[in-house]
Amino acid sequence: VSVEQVGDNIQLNQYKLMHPIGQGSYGIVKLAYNEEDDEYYAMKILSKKKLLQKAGIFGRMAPSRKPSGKTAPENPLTRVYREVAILKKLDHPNVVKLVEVLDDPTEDTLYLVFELLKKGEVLEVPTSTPLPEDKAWKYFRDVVLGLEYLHYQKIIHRDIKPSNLLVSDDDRIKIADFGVCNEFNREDDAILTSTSGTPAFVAPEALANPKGSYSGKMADIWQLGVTLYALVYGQIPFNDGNILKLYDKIQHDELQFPPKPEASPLLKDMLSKMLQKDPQKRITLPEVKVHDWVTQ
Ligand SMILES: COc1ccc(C(=O)/C=C\Nc2cc(OC)c(C(=O)O)cc2Cl)cc1
Repeated sequence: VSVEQVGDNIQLNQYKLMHPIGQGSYGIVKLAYNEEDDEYYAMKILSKKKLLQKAGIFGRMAPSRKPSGKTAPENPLTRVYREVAILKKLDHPNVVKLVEVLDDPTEDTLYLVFELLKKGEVLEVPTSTPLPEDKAWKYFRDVVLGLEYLHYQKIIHRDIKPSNLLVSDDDRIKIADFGVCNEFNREDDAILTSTSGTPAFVAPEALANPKGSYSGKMADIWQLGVTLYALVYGQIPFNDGNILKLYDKIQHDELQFPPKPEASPLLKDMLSKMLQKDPQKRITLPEVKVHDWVTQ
């Protein structure tokens, strides 16, 4: 990877890095112009050092079992490289496409080149101007198809939220940021034990008994419910500045619908079934696909 300063822009191989377009706990995403194909891309910039530090705190790895029964935590970078390899294989209209990885083993920075979704995040939350129901319906159907594909590929997203839903210029939604916080497994579902992702979106079962384990797929459905609620009401269903009160509300507060904007009875039914606190009673993705609000 050749890195050079050209004027006030960094040039990475054929990419000219422009202004930042996304920021998060993961790092930063910059607009990148590709001189070879005269196209723009979204360049996600990751620091390997930061990934290593982060893994130390809460990125619990699936421990690689040793014959001695001792579990050695996997090197977080191996995990990132494995996931990048899998992300390169993913190909679905509702999942953001990883185009290229620029990685200089001697450098601390890892560059992930993604297709650019020109309209960016679907909605900034909180907002006083949420999506009209028909718009939320159109986008929700895209997210359901994208998530169905990820689950089929044995990927649990674990961080579904409006800021990870990007809108293309032909007004389709693509799911992003499944690259560094999900679990792979060989069974039919991921049995998770740690929480990761965004606190206000974490499923109640992930908070109940930290030592317990829970279904990754059903936790994704919960987050899908919080996300759809946020798209139509402009706010999340459970919120508190204090993280412990937030977790208590997620686990124990009854779901409430604001009087305004008025949501249809079918939509409220859809939301109630996804935001069912007991994962055993929660609606599954195949059932969401045939729910009357989705199919109307
Ligand atoms: C207003 O115009 C805008 C156009 C595009 C953007 C944008 O793309 C933002 C984030 N992008 C991404 C983030 C990711 O993770 C956090 C991943 C991933 O790791 O999967 C991939 C992408 Cl692309 C923002 C504003």
